[in-house]
Amino acid sequence: MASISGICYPSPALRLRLRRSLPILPPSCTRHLRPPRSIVGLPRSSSSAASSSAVPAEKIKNGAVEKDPIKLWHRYVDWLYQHKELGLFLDVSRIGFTEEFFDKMEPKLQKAFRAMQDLEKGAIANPDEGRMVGHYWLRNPKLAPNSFLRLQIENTLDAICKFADDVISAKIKPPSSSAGRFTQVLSVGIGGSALGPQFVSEALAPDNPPLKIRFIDNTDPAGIDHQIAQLGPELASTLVIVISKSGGTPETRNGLLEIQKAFREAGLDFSKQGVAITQENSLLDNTARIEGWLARFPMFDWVGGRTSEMSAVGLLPAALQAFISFFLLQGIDIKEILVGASMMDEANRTTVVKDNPAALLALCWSWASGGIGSKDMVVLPYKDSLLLFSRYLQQLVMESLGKEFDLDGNRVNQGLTVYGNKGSTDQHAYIQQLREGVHNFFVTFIEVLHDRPPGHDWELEPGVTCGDYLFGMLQGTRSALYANDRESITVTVQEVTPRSVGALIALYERAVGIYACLININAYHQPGVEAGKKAAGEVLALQKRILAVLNEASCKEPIEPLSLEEIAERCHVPEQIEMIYKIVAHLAANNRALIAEGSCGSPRSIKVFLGECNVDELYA
Ligand SMILES: O=P(O)(O)OC[C@H]1O[C@](O)(CO)[C@@H](O)[C@@H]1O
Repeated sequence: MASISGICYPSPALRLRLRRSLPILPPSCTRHLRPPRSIVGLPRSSSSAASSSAVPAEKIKNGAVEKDPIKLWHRYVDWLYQHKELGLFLDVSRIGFTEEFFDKMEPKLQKAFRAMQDLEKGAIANPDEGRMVGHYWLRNPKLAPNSFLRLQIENTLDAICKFADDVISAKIKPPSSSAGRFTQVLSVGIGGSALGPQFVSEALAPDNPPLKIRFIDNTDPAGIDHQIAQLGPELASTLVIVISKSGGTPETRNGLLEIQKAFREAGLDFSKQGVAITQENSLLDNTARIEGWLARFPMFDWVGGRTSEMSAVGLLPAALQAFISFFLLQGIDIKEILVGASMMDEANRTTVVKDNPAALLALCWSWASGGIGSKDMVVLPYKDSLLLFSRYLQQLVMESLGKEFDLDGNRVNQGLTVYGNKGSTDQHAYIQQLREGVHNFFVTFIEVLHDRPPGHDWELEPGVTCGDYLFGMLQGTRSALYANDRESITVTVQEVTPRSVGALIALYERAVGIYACLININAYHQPGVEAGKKAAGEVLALQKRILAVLNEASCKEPIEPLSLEEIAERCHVPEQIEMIYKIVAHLAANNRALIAEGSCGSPRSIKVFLGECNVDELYA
């Protein structure tokens, strides 16, 4: 038996014998218990377990958590939430909220349920923007407040399915590719117009899909070049989907312009391979219509970017990652995503808090972060394919909850910080700090019970598979953190399937909605992002003025190199000298301005001019 670092590797023959003699009980066998409806949400007298497991308030002083293993076990069983049909469990036992806390939150949660009911009925739940919030209708169009909206949703879904089928079956094909069909999808979009499609693709795309998807989600020219270079000659068989709700996001526009340039240089007609997903009559929509792009799909006013995974934004890219093999749909089944989300939404409509998984999450977040975001949410999926879930949740949670003012106009500076990658990988990165360092977080473990497709498993040491290690790492980390008073939630699904992914998205969308009600903020606008966008626009406007000033000085005979002070003075913005320095340094680094004297390390010494004088611009 070989041994490396204390791990034993038995011979294959011995492994086989051991495998036969040591049947492993699937972890799921321990999970068929339906928790008694007890403690809260029902009359106290209905539960005998309640009294034994309720955590006494005096045990929870100053954040100290219950440690008695038997009491913890009862707490686990009493609070375990199970969605039978979805095979989803939620364990909140390692969040130490007390009965008193629950009692205090119950009326607030009931108020939140009423607000969510109103929202689903079409109330203007986003008052700052005067908009309805309708992402729940996308997976259950019958809920839409009128038949016009219902038809819009249903017709769009039909159009998505038809277009995806036609592309996959090569009924729709690229005009000048020898492949005779599309082989690649390039999705251009940012924020909510990228994160959902990226997460779903990473989670669910088949290993070798007939249409491979890649993303441009930034205005980084090197990143864009990298994608185009990787496409190489396959640009001719690339379906480009440009996604932007507003149709005017600069990063997305730049991605589009860059890719259109690549098409021109390759002698290809972009319009025959371009698809737009955007609001009707947006800049992007009008461009696509006027240029006669291959297809256009609508994005609805009442769906926010970060909750748009189940609109055309998420569904079209996902649908293109499916294919038929032996008469069976392989890859991503978008209808299953919708079913999973719809089932989860239904579960989240109950007003019995203990039976409402989204409410339980919101309750835990309130307890763990004091309802003011005092602790961060570390999301740790123990499954590689869910790697991007934490990134997806980062936008969903932080763009929704990170607000300066509440709905009554009080300054509250709310939020809930989300980060994480995956377990057990992060064990070897930052878990050290989580276990022993600054105590400013709670963890959400995402557990997937099925390790591998049946028939593929094997024991890499007696009685233990690779997946058992992953399971052990999760359980070990959960226990080790809890032993040091670090609280955690565990969400468990059987498998990563379109249905469970839909359910996970819906679970967190609703938890965010409920939590936003608890802290009285508008979860559906993002005024803070606008400030950054506006400031970026001002920087670019200043750059244009600097270039004009430099151009004028560089057209003189002899050329007149300018100091930063001189540029600032001629631009009439002396207070902007630092920004002018940064712009000049960036232009110089990209050979668009030349430094005549000094160096960027000593800003006061710099004198700048342009390599070429543009006389036309002088007289423009
Ligand atoms: O889909 P759009 O309009 O291009 O916006 C992209 C993203 O930009 C934001 O407006 C701000 O980051 C997000 O809410 C949105 O998902």
